[in-house]
Amino acid sequence: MADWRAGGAGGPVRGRITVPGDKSVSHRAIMLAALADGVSRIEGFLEGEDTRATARIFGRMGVRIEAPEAGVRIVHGVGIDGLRAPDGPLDCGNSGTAMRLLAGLLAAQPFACALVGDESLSRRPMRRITDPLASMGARIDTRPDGTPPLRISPAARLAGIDYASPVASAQVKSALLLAGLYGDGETTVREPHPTRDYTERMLRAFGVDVAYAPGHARLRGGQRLCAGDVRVPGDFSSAAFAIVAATLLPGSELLIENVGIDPRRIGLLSALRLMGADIEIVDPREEATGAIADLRVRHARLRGIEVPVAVVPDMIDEFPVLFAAAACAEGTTRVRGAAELRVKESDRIAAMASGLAALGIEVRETPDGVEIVGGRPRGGHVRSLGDHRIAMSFAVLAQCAAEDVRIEDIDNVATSYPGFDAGMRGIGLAIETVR
Ligand SMILES: O=C(O)C1=C[C@@H](OP(=O)(O)O)[C@@H](O)[C@H](O)C1
Ligand SMILES: C=C(OP(=O)(O)O)C(=O)O
Repeated sequence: MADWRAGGAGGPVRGRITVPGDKSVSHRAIMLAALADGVSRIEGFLEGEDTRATARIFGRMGVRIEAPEAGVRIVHGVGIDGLRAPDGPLDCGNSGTAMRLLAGLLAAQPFACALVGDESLSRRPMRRITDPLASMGARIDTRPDGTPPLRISPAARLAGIDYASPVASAQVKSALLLAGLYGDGETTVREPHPTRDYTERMLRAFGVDVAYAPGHARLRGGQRLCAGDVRVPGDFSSAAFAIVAATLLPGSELLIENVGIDPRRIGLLSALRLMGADIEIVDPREEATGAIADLRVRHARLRGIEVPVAVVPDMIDEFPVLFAAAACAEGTTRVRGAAELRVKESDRIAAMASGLAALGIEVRETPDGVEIVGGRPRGGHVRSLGDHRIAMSFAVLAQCAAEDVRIEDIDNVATSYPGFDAGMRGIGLAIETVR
């Protein structure tokens, strides 16, 4: 298990950087290409542990996937009914997206299988998908408290569903739409707040007729997918760390190239701008998976804000790094309506609050959020709890600390951002691996 020693007094951040491919799009690209008729080429694929786990799982179900070079996958689709029974449990590693989307897809197959995950994933709630899937006719067992492993038995036939989800979750919506592809009649998902619509958009790109509008998606079962090529944009959630680093460190000016700027992903930009950040969207352009752009970020002094509750789902993975920004802002930042953070790879409210407190930042946890009084972090020792986004957020915050910060257990950074430390060193941050 490796740690990082990071900061203090890193930066300024200067130059240009590209970030790895989008994790959400990479998972979906493998899944849809595997089910399609024909051969698909994926470019910009995220070479992270999470998305490689998804590719491995389809390999075990008879899908041939070639990797001619890093970031490229050639997927030989087997057609909607072409998956074969795997010879043992399918390991989703650390990935909630893999497990939840696959549960929908595999509930409709004529074979039994099991989905397992690592310690963190084995604590995450699955009833949000198993309950609605059960009302479509799926047969999925969890542990008594609704956590993995998921044991899936073949169902006679799935029925379409009209489901109003109580949680704003793209994973729930996507699991139901993938099951709905195999269902009788129509499947409709309604959300309390619109979430990322990559599944809808990519299904359409693979030839499926899907009707969708923010907060609402509908498709008819029995459609086939036809192969297509996917260009995966840079992951905004990975760009978020460089955005906050360049904002916090005096003298910084950074260009982050080819980042996906889907409106349902970039809530962090609105929050940081309210705090006084200087972030420019340069040369926005349309791709099949959505808009991409370059982002120019210059140093700015931040002030604390009340994060608007409406923006919470649009920045759900960016709260750890927003908390890092808030810790260096002038005044108090308040977050509420973000209880979902407690059921991610770690309890991200508790993980950040305890690390911030260890660095001398005044912080108060609430059930669904946090209050952070900005200041100057001191050096010290923090725990990532094996959560990639917690580790990377403290690596950024450490650059502003008076002395070094040791960040424990950084191995899981490779799930979403392989090469993070080298990339960040390249633009001026001080991070080294220690064992
Ligand atoms: O659909 C997706 O690709 C994701 C949806 C979000 O999860 P929820 O659907 O649980 O909000 C997000 O946190 C996760 O990193 C990726
Ligand atoms: C929550 C995350 O991913 P997942 O749900 O796929 O584990 C994340 O990457 O921050």
